[in-house]
Amino acid sequence: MVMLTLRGVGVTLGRRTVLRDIDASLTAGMLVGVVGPNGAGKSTLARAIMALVPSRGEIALDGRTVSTLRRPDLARQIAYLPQGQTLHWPLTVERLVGLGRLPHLGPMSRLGDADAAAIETAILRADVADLRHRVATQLSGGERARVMLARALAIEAPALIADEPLASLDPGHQIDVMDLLRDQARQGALVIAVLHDLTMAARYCDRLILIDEGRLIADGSPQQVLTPDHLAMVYGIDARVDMEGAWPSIIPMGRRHL
Ligand SMILES: Nc1ncnc2c1ncn2[C@@H]1O[C@H](COP(=O)(O)OP(=O)(O)OP(=O)(O)O)[C@@H](O)[C@H]1O
Repeated sequence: MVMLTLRGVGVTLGRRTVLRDIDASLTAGMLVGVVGPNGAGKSTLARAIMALVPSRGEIALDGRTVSTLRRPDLARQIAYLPQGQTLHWPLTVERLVGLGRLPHLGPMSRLGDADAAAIETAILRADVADLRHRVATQLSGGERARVMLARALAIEAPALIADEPLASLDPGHQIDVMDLLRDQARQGALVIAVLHDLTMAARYCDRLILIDEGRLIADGSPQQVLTPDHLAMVYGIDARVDMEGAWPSIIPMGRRHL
């Protein structure tokens, strides 16, 4: 059971302090949404967890500081789906998804039966079976996003960080992807998703972390985090929060003029 602990995490990029004093304890089985306005520091947090940017404080996975892990070890533990990846090589979808198995392979070893099974499962779960023989560089934005998700799933890591996995997806595929992320969590993974769609975040996530200007503003259930006061404070909007059963729907009403 994977556990990710952040204690007093800060990141400075160039001269800018982009994250400061972030504390959180995230455990297996949770779908955690990271929300907040553009430039808040959400992607930087994801990159800090993946030890892709230097950070202060402590980021530990099962008690081991992430920056001390060998990169393939970290890559096997946390599948990372970065925001808006560009593809450079004209690989088929199947081969691209297969790259997700690289952290499991030794320097000279080839894909085995277990790898083939993981690739097939990932292709089916991300609903890209009909694209498997297509050249990945020729896909639409939404198709590519699902293929990249399949590659992340093929890693079969106990944790997944997806940075804006809904970007460029139509409403049907947005629901499919959120269902899939929630299933991953229900099957025991820790899933962290950076999201801009607050209603989707509220509907699917067990817990939300709201970040603004690099600071953690709120951490709790969607009902605790997505309050009109928080939305006014961080997004500068007046928003209605309607409850449909247990789920809040967030309806932005307009800019708040202070
Ligand atoms: N290399 C860098 N040098 C200086 N500042 C940077 C660098 N990279 C990012 N930043 C700044 O850090 C801040 C946080 O960026 P980040 O990408 O984490 O935001 P975000 O919350 O993911 O935003 P968005 O929702 O727009 O994707 C932004 O103000 C950004 O301009």
